Amino acid sequence: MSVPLESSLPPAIVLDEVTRSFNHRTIIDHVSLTVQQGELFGLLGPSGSGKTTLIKLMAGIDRADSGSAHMFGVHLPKLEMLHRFGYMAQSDALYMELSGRQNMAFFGKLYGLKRAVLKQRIEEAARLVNLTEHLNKQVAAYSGGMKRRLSLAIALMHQPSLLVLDEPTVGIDPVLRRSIWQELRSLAAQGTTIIVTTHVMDEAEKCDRLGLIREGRFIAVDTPANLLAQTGSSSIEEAFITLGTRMEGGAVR
Ligand SMILES: Nc1ncnc2c1ncn2[C@@H]1O[C@H](COP(=O)(O)OP(=O)(O)OP(=O)(O)O)[C@@H](O)[C@H]1O
Repeated sequence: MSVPLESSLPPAIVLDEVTRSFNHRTIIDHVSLTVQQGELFGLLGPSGSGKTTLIKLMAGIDRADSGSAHMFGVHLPKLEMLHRFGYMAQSDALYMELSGRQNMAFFGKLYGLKRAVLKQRIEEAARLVNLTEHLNKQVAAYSGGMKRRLSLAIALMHQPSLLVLDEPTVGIDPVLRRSIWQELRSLAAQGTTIIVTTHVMDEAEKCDRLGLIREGRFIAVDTPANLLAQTGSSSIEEAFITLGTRMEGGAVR
């Protein structure tokens, strides 16, 4: 995607030939990608293909072995950028002995939210994920889906410019899932950049662009509509399989 000429905004994320290995195994293999501000970008790929590893590199939570990563024009990793994004990990990082509200207050203070704003943001974010009536319960008593919703509320509450969400809707029922996606779309419309990993095909179709990842490389990066058109597919799942088969000769960089 090219930057519009009139835009002076740096892209939210630029990865340039990023590579990451663990135990001599290449997990992310020379990946380049630009995500513009306000984009809702989805990462789709089989289990173990490198989605989590890649979004950690985008957020600067992990460091590439080679290549470079920039967030809003700043070379990563950089501690100051922690305030610019909200990260929701695949496993919930919550304090079980505290209530939902206390967890939110803890992380809100960490993000530097002042008391009056903090209270308001806790209410707003809790409402968004439908947790208002459970906020005073201890998190240990939450279901898996409630913990996911609390993690999402925490990632959202400081209204970051960039949201990085690793499978945010796992364990969340379809009705709430739909309303969370409506909210993500509306945040993107207001300028928030959102990067999300998913296994759910109807969620993938709601993204502005999708990166289809296999074995640490993109096999395609395009809008859902273009991916369908390019492959003559009726679903993203089918497009993924077709592109995967075509890829055998070489990956898209
Ligand atoms: N810190 C680490 N040390 C060693 N291996 C790792 C580490 N992090 C990831 N890996 C390996 O990298 C590969 C990709 O993992 P990653 O979590 O990025 O995949 P994923 O696409 O997010 O999978 P899933 O959809 O199952 O969450 C896996 O084989 C995993 O075991």
